[in-house]
Amino acid sequence: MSMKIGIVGMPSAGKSSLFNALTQAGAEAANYPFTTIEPNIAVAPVEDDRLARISEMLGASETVYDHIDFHDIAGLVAGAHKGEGLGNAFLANIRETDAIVHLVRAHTDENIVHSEGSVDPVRDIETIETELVLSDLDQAERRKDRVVRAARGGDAEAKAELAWLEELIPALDAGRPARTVPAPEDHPEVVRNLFPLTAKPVLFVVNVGEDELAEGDAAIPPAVVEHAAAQGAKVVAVSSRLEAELAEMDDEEAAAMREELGLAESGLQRVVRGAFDLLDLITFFTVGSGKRGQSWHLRRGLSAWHAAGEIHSDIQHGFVRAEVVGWEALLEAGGYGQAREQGTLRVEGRDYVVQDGDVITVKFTP
Ligand SMILES: Nc1ncnc2c1ncn2[C@@H]1O[C@H](COP(=O)(O)OP(=O)(O)OP(=O)(O)O)[C@@H](O)[C@H]1O
Ligand SMILES: [Mg+2]
Repeated sequence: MSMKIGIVGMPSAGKSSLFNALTQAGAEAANYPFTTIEPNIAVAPVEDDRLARISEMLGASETVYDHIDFHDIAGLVAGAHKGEGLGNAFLANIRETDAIVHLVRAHTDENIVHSEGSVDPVRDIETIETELVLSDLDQAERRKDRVVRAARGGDAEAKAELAWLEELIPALDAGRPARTVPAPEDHPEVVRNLFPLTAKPVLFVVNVGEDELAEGDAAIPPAVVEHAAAQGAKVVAVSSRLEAELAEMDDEEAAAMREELGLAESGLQRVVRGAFDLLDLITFFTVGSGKRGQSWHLRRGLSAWHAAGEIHSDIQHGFVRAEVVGWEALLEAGGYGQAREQGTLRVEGRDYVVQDGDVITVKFTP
């Protein structure tokens, strides 16, 4: 299952600039195994230093990172949920994403006109949050109209969904996000009929001026930090414009530019990493000498058998056993053979619960 993230924000917040940088990062990642890319979906690699190191050590033929699909939508204005500025159609595009990146402008470049006439990040965040809540309310009311009949007919699932909607609608109406209303215990799957936007985890990305970036987290306005903290959400600072510019440069040029600005790491990767962390997934690796080194994600708590299914359905069907070693132990041992001798490489069955950083070789019968 691919990971999907929707980018939301006010008009001209810097969404498309960030999106273009993400697209470029995906296009540049060597031998990307994904060919069909829609214009509003950026396939961005989740770079992983652990994989880079074991790939190099084993002499892998190439390194292919796991990826996240970022969905760009046009800016939302107040009234978007009612279709203002085509808002509802835009929001429909991200209903089925797993999480949201909420991009907010903090830079004060006077050449960029703000639709509200001034730069006020928390006001903007609240405008977008209101639109998301109202869009969910609109969808929940429509859904309720459809479920009512089935519930009257006695359908148990419809009844559970209706009860949930009857709790959800007043909460949304009061401005509370859907995540504050738990899914029905007996039928948690009914939430998927609605895909509430305000039930998704959020990463706030603050678009700051290039000269503020070197300050790191201090570049983030305290009011935004407070707003995010109240929801248990994280915040990262980037300059969308700078990321878009860096993405156009070759690696050396980009590194020189970053150094000049006093930036240790790629802002783009901080966004990608922050988005990945929202999903509460673990990463495992497959790699061999002369073969492709690759990173994969898996829901926490799932087994080696599930991991095999991520790699290929044939490998899952023919699953015999998994040979597993932690990435660090493999690196220290210097190879699979040595890891086996040292006992850090274990043979596990299909029910083994995969751990973050596991390097897995699935043995299967074709
Ligand atoms: N950190 C920044 N500092 C200065 N200018 C920026 C910054 N980030 C983006 N911009 C500029 O702001 C303008 C709008 O950016 P962009 O098109 O990415 O916004 P958007 O959110 O996609 O807008 P829309 O909602 O219209 O799609 C562009 O000219 C871009 O170069
Ligand atoms: Mg745009």
